[in-house]
Amino acid sequence: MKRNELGPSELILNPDGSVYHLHLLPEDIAPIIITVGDPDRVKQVSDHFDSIELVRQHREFVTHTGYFKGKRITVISTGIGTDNVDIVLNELDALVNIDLKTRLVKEEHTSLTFVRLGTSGALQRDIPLGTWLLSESAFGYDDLLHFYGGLPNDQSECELLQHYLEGLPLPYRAIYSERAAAHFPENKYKRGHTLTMPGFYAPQGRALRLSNPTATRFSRFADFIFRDGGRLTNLEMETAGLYGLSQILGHDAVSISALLANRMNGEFHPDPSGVVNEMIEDALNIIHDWD
Ligand SMILES: O=P(O)(O)O[C@H]1O[C@H](CO)[C@@H](O)[C@H]1O
Ligand SMILES: O=c1cc[nH]c(=O)[nH]1
Repeated sequence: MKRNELGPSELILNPDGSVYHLHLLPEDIAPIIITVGDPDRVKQVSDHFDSIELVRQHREFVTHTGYFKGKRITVISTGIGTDNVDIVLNELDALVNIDLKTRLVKEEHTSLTFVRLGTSGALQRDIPLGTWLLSESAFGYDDLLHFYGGLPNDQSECELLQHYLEGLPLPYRAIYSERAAAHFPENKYKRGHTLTMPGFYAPQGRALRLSNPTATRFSRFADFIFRDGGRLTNLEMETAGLYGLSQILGHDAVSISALLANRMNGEFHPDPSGVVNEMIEDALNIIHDWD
């Protein structure tokens, strides 16, 4: 084994040379990649394509690559949670930045652009259901980036949050790509700051049969004001991992969520599929128009 060569338990490849979980080869993906949580949403996106050249599925990772009005785009499902985002981001990065034959990291870095089209719950009473929310930053309560470290942006707001919500772990904060976000107009894509949580129930303040010791403190998230006056706007389960890994791997990422629930008003959108579909169509046209 050559020096710097990634060994077989580090970079795991399938017998056809594809990456371990995604079952993809370098030629299977486009430089612009839409990520969605729900595997069924991949088809909801690619139904808008003129043609599809690749369909692949392994576990919850469904990938379609095709052309939207002549532009080559990949759409992939991550499944739920940042543990899955860890797999998707590392394996997609390996496809472009590691020579899978020599098992060496390439000298020239290739940057991918990720656009997450997800769903989320609003954390402020005045944010209407159906809003398309673009996250400028995300606070990760999921721990993933603590295993990597190296986030270049200021983490001091995280210490304030931990102090403010005693008993909860220290989150990390990851940020969007301004370059990618600039294509999405602010009058349609409301800007906000997202909480990425390691669960849907207690971690998002919900209690069904299990009591949730943090539920009473949960609305304190909504009252938290950043030093620059910003507020936390919404809750979901992937954005901080996507942003954090994109930042440290050198990719551009922007995460957009259709707000289906309002956790403060106790409402849920009557037509979740309709609002997601409108967001998909609009975002595809925006992605098509950028260089
Ligand atoms: O609709 P997706 O993209 O899956 O996103 C949201 O929905 C799931 C929970 O229902 C979580 O994955 C959350 O982040
Ligand atoms: O409340 C919600 C709605 C969608 N996705 C989430 O993670 N939370």
